[in-house]
Amino acid sequence: SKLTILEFPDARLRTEAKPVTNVDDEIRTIIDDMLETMYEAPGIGLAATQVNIHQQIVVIDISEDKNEPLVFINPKVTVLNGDPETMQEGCLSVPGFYEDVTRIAHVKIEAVDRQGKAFEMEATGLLAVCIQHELDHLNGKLFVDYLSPLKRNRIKSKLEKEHKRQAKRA
Ligand SMILES: O=C(O)C[C@@H](Cc1ccccc1)C(=O)SCC(=O)c1ccccc1
Ligand SMILES: [Zn+2]
Repeated sequence: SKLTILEFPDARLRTEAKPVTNVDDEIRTIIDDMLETMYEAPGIGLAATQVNIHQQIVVIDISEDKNEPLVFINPKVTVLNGDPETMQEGCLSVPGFYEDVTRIAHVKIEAVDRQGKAFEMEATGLLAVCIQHELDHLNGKLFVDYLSPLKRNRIKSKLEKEHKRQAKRA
């Protein structure tokens, strides 16, 4: 089922996610719900933190046809090549705002898959950027944290106003 995505500046987005201890059917249901929510948004990634589930689970699909889902449980990233890469990022928890963020260009990710099997992969380009963006979510960090306080506060005020408007109409 479709899950509700928390929006900045909701304090619950700042929660540190805990490792998954047992990859069971409950975790696989969460993964399926996260994928459904991500495709519907639409987005190319989603971290469990964003749907108020504070476990280390990330889903990503950067494919054109939306048919290549990647699942990372208890992910760890290591730097393969420290070259910085700047890319315009968006965030389903900061709807309507797109800003340049600089991240590491080439990373290795070690994780557990939906069957509970450990695996690792290398990533560059959009996948590397998305993985770092999602892992930030698991650590309670948002891409707006990389912006100037002025820009971050402008985004915060605009979203708070929007949330108040929506609360009134509800
Ligand atoms: O908030 C999230 O984690 C999802 C976010 C992932 C992301 C996008 C771009 C750079 C880094 C991380 C999004 O998917 S925002 C929406 C978006 O970028 C997009 C939506 C539809 C098609 C393609 C991109
Ligand atoms: Zn995001």
